[in-house]
Amino acid sequence: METFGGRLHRAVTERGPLCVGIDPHPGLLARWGLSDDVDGLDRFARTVVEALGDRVAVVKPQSAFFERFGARGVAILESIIRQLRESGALVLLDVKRGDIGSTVAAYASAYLDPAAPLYVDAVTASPYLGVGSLAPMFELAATHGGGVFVLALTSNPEGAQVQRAHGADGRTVAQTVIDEISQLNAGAQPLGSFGLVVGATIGDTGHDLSRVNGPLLAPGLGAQGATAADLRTVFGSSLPSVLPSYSREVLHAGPDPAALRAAAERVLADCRGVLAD
Ligand SMILES: O=c1ccn([C@@H]2O[C@H](COP(=O)(O)O)[C@@H](O)[C@H]2O)c(=O)[nH]1
Repeated sequence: METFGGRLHRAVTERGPLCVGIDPHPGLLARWGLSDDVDGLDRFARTVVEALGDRVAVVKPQSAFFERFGARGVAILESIIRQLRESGALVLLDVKRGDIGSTVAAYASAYLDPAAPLYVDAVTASPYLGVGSLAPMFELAATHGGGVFVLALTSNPEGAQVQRAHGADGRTVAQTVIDEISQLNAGAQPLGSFGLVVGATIGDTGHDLSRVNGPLLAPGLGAQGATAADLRTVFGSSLPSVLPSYSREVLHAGPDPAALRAAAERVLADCRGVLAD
């Protein structure tokens, strides 16, 4: 069985280092001339999948925008996840789950068990209850070739208060998360399956990412103000592991599929220019 790290490495080699988010904000639905209801949601999500599913390495549906519509929204999420996987994109579901270990085990079965209706290639997870509490997700991911991206240094300004606080050993909370994920990925080839979320907006924080040996998802590009050039400052020598992530910057170009593809190609070219340095 190929690991998630291996599959991601291959997808990025074939399609380029880019993750595009599906975030059907009410404002975007209106901008696309769609109604703010399940029909609008369905049309929006399917347009993105049809435009980008066969060319972008990773697609990241933001679960919140589907959950907003209850069971019918989640049914659409389930359906587009299947469609995306059939079109060859890796699906990273942005759900930021975290809880005590016994509940995390249920989240793991919900997303990382191939028999689950919402089965995806990888999920985002919150380490706020301790990185160790996420162990059931790491274990199920490892069993089935899945991945987990753990929040480390998020793109929002409020994150710093918690993530950059210092623990008794002098390390920041974020560095503790980084170090624990690095251990999980030790020795993995060509890339570990356990990633971190590190915002492109955060500047040079002095955190050491050099031993992560796993993917570094970088949201915050475009709509939140970061540019591809900022990746250099944030990631330094870890640039080769960065997976840049854009949602609104690309989605604003819709609903014309050709315009969505052109926007994705433009941001990919911007990022390639930096990541190839
Ligand atoms: O630190 C984080 C973690 C996750 N996100 C999510 O990424 C997208 C960003 O959307 P944009 O439109 O590109 O700003 C969104 O789903 C967030 O929930 C993040 O922004 N920062």
